[in-house]
Amino acid sequence: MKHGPVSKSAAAQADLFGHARLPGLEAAEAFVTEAEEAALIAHIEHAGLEAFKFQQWEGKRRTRSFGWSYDFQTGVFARAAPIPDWLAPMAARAERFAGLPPGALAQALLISYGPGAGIGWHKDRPVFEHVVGISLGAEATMRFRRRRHDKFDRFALPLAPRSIYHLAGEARRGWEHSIAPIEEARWSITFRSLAR
Ligand SMILES: O=C(O)CCC(=O)C(=O)O
Ligand SMILES: [Fe+2]
Repeated sequence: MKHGPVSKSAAAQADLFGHARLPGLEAAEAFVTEAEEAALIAHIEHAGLEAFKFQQWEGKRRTRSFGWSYDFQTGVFARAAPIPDWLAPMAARAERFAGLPPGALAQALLISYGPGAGIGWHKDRPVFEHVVGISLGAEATMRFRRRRHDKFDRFALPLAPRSIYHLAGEARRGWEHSIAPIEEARWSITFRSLAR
């Protein structure tokens, strides 16, 4: 259901309960149990993550892609090792959450954020379409912004541990997002479908 804008310039809308929301963004808490969270973190830590590199700069986060990978150094988009058995049931569950057909989420990106790590302002690469992310470990905030003349519209989504979000449409194509650095360890699993 659509409601009027919170303010004239803000694209964030209010839902029935007055909570702000962004068109194209859906989120839910308690998507995985605490036991599943612990098992997923253990798998991620044994999945052969490598420090994320971009030009001369090395991020404080470690990553690994399955299904497809996008190399930020070379801009090459290529097939990667298939989504492993421990992760496949989560991909299927994420597809059901996002209302996507089985197999649509062809890419999985694992991220381990060390102390002081975050992720800067970006839009996900255009080769991808739907973005479905699961948060594990410390709570973080996903910030959204969209340039509006000489200022930004802004929106904040709390990423509770074990929660899931789905980014599509306007929230995915029209807005940038980032995660402010946090001191405690956090892990994420981001599934993406391929753009046509
Ligand atoms: O860690 C997350 O939950 C989000 C990561 C992200 O925005 C990305 O990899 O594009
Ligand atoms: Fe992203």
